[in-house]
Amino acid sequence: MKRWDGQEVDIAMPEDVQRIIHTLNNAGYEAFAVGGCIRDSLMGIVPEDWDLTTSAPPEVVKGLFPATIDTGIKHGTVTVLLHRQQYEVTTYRIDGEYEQHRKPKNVFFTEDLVEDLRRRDFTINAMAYNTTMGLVDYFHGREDLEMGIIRCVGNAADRFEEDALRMLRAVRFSARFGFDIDLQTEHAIGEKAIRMSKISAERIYAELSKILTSEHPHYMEKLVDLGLMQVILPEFLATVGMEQNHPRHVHPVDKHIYETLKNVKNTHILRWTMFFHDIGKGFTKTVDEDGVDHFYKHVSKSLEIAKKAMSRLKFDNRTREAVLKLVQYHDWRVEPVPGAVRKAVNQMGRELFLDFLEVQKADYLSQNPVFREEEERKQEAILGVYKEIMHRGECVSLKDLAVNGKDLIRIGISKGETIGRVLQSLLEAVLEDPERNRQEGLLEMAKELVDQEEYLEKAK
Ligand SMILES: Nc1ccn([C@@H]2O[C@H](COP(=O)(O)OP(=O)(O)OP(=O)(O)O)[C@@H](O)[C@H]2O)c(=O)n1
Repeated sequence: MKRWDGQEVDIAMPEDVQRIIHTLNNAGYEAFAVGGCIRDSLMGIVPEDWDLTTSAPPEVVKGLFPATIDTGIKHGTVTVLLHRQQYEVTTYRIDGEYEQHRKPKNVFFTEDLVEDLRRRDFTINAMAYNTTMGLVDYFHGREDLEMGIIRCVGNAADRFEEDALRMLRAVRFSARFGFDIDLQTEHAIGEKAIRMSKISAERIYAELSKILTSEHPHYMEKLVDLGLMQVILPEFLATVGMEQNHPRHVHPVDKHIYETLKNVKNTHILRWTMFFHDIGKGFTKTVDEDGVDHFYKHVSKSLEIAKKAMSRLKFDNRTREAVLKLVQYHDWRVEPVPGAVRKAVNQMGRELFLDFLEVQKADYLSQNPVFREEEERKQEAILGVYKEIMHRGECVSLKDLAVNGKDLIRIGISKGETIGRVLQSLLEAVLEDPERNRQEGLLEMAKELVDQEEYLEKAK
């Protein structure tokens, strides 16, 4: 007996989705909401989008709705537009042979819903629902949802052979919901991990970002355990088990990174920063004549390694620039005094300063968990100072300085390079003492600086 007879569930389908299903039913075809929207609904999460699956061929779908887009006609997908929303309607299909472990070369349409569900990646993603038939759960997805298990539909190795990205998707869903991965599925990942090398950088970056910004970002560890990290980000392996040998550092580097991921707020930039911040931390060990170990810290190569990894994974520029800056300055401890805070805001830029504080806190707390209250008080104090600086509109960048390049040219400083240097010195003086941010005084100071430079130049 098919499991889908009469499984009653409480799924709140939007009216437009019901309307699409009714329209297809009235034309004599089956139609269901399917995949992620059903999984999310059963977990009590409001789905971001609703996908539909139908026995109607794509041309019929196009003929039944006034506004459609040919999203992937070859694969049977038509997007239906209703009330400014888009709904992907895909004809029941069986996937043909796969190309490069990611896309079926061709697909065959079928009239059997179960065949369509069979081609999907995980049991929790292979459920369909409509109000007349109830839940169609041929592969026991609901049980797996209840038990918290990511399990492939059918033979896991075949599913990963079809689309290798599914191995990262397994970790992504596990990180999103805090689920375990079924043993056979894990085993198949171990076997097929090398296939990830065929997957495009963009797809890998998107999945990794989803893992990092999930509820369980430290599940990145599973990528190491399953042999996926070795293929997609081998640089990270150097951190695994790397002892920090300092009383303040309570974890090896990889564990420290996972801790900081848990400690930091959930944004794309912050999570990537923590992932990279110590990726190049290394230590050399020497043993003295008494047999005592000594550890010397290397100059950290995190920045260099992060740069390379990001260009390989094709990070967008905005994320790349922000993350690199935060990685570069993550060890800089700022004191809650105005001069220090103004300097830090200047260095990080207004847009990154709050992120910079978050990074500092997460990093420090992972190394010194017992000082939580003290650190939180310190961060509060820095934030207080920062707010006052902003409230008073004090100068924190060249843009806010009471003089600019043109003013310096007017008083006879003409060399571009000198102008840049003088402006920077004036800014440093103003960051120390905002009272000095007045045009007259700064121009005086500029003249003095140039005179001094010329004097030193002559004396050479
Ligand atoms: N490599 C993939 C990608 C998708 N699917 C199937 O297509 C559905 C829709 O895929 P997608 O929109 O990528 O994911 P969702 O499951 O909807 O999850 P989310 O939108 O949260 O990423 C999935 O549920 C799954 O049934 C699959 O079998 N194999």
